[in-house]
Amino acid sequence: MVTLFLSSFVEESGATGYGSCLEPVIGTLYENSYLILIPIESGSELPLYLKLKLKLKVKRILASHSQTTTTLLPPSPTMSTHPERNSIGYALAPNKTQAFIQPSLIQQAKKHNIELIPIDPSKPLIEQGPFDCIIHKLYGPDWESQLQHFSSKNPKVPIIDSLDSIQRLRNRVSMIQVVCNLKLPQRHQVLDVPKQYVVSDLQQTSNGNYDLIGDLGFPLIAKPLMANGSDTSHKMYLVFDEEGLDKLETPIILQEFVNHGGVIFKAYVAGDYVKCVKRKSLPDLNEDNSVTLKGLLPFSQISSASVEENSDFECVEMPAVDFVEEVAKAMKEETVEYEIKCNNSTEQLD
Ligand SMILES: Nc1ncnc2c1ncn2[C@@H]1O[C@H](COP(=O)(O)OP(=O)(O)OP(=O)(O)O)[C@@H](O)[C@H]1O
Ligand SMILES: O=P(O)(O)O[C@H]1[C@H](O)[C@@H](O)[C@H](OP(=O)(O)O)[C@@H](OP(=O)(O)O)[C@H]1O
Repeated sequence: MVTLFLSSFVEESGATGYGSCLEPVIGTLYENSYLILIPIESGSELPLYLKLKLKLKVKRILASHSQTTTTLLPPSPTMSTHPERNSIGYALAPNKTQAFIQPSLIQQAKKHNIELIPIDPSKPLIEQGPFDCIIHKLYGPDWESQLQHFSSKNPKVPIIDSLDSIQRLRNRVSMIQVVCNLKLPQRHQVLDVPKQYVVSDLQQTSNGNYDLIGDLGFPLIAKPLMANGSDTSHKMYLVFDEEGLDKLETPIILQEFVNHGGVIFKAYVAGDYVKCVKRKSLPDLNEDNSVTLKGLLPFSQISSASVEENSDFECVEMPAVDFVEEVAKAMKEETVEYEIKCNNSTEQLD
């Protein structure tokens, strides 16, 4: 914390009004730091040692841009009481707009000087705004080229999420690769991914060289290759036998079924903030409970299903917080590394 004796500072700096002379000081201070300003009655004499101490302090602040505290003085008319206003453009499907852009969110954003502006994807993005940031969850070549064009003209405006990150996560093969690439410190918890194959021709799941179904075993899970927000991207099947397999459409991902206690944990990461939640999942399958199941069993967004009261669900322990945080951190690092790689390769192409 730094204390400034105001009248003396004004005298020393030769400025006529403290507002104008303090603005450059405040402007050089970091966010989340404070400046305590204590007004000294004009005409009062400060002991020399205090004047010297004060001069040194002001110099130190200006030099180091260091920590400061709350302004106890009324602000000058030229000093803005509000931080800069930010405009966030959002581009979402109508159902997601309805779900997310609620009055409470708009109010909360306003409190933080953020204005949420709807983007009309049918009009040129470049002509909308200006935006300090864009959040979006739309897909398709037209939208992507709009974003690319906008980015090339506004390289400093963050787009959440970047096309590179989305590209990698909307395909279930590259998505799983992110987890395989994670560099995690050695610990007793295990992080692994299920075995999976992309199948483009169901007649070739077993060709002389490799018996893919034999490797995965029944039951298995069939998932759409793309996870691109479309209605079909969450449409999955439990496959119990060859007959079920024959009914699938390709291309498709076939994945081994891993018993996991009927519960999954989802971790949401925003910057350094990580929130892990417990969700309902498919029940364990074993010879006792799956013996009567045949063919295909479709399911979709099971993790959004409600949980029956008094089920064992409540008793399932959450994973260790430090483990979840480590995974989140490793994912962030992997994502950043990947984006740097993508940017470098684009630069080389340019
Ligand atoms: N290999 C597996 N073994 C057992 N169960 C699985 C496996 N893969 C997925 N599941 C179950 O299927 C659900 C959906 O799978 P996944 O998370 O891959 O799809 P999603 O559509 O991305 O998920 P969400 O429904 O949460 O959006 C999981 O929540 C889990 O219950
Ligand atoms: O609400 P949680 O448990 O986080 O599940 C999410 C799914 O995992 C995402 O796949 C959904 O995104 P898409 O609708 O783009 O697939 C996502 O849709 P959202 O963008 O409407 O939240 C959610 O359904």
